Amino acid sequence: MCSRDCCSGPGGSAKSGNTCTDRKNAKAVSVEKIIPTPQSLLYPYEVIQEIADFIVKGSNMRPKIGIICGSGLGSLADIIQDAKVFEYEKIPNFPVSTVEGHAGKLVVGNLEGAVVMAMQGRFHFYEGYPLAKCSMPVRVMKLCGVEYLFATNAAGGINPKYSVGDIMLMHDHVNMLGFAGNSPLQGPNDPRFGPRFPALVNSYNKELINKALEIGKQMGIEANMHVGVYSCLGGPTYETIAELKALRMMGVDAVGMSTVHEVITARHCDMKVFAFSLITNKCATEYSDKKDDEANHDEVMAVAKNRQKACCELVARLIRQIQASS
Ligand SMILES: O=P(O)(O)O[C@H]1O[C@H](CO)[C@@H](O)[C@H]1O
Ligand SMILES: Nc1nc2[nH]cnc2c(=O)[nH]1
Repeated sequence: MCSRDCCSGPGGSAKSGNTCTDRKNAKAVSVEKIIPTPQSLLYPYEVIQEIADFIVKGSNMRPKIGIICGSGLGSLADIIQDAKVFEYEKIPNFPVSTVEGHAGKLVVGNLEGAVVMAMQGRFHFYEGYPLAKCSMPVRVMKLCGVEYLFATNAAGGINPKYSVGDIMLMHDHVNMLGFAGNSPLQGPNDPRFGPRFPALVNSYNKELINKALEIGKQMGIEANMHVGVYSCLGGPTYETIAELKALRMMGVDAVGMSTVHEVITARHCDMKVFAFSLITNKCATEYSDKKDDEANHDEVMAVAKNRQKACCELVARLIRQIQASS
């Protein structure tokens, strides 16, 4: 490949495989073509509205609670009754799920007296989707009428007190992709969704965390329940030991590759957020740790499958309480 300036950069010919001669003969590339679209413009308000209308009309229901099922936690949507199921492929302008353990279905129906919409399959940055596309369904939820976002994920436990199968209620996050300058809100702000500079302190609803802790006691799983800090990395690689040590020093208890941008998008449009991580693996944080401490997705899914009953019960009971108090 040519190393001269004419062939490098976003407008150069490296991507198309053209040679320098091709470049000389090529038509001038217009400025619009080489400026990337800011993330926030990928899904304008009107497009989100169209998707929301499609779901509300197609289901004849107006959901109040949105659920995002983490890896292997798709069964959270299986407990929904009178369900109307939309395959992602059939929803206009919707991305498709490409990860094992994410079925690619949107389920609308009743759960514990509330109308809910659940994503059986979320979108991750490492699949190649920009963050605004990963979290676009949260805005669809908002325009469908959703007031509460329940986001769940499978995560690696960094806090040495955590065991595989524990549930960590998220009370804060460290946004590593944000540290690197990436945000689902990057680009012009549409005030119909929310403010230019949203505050994120108290993003995770304290009342819901306390209710969930109480439910944990009633279920007899309080010893396996924690309140902690989650961090999202870009993936798809799992972390190195040095990265895990650094995250631990920053106060991170569990690590994954999702959720944070969904929570940012939900808080931007003023939704109440409840989120938890199922600890599917213990992260090796010392070089002396055994080789079989390495994370792998099969293990992540197997643990999620084992613990799905407890996760479903937690979600169902919390929704019952929300309904009872509204
Ligand atoms: O966050 P969820 O979607 O639960 O999935 C987690 O599990 C996968 C890795 O095993 C990654 O996608 C990570 O983010
Ligand atoms: N980044 C990351 N994501 C996960 N998802 C499930 N386990 C893990 C993990 O250990 N690290």
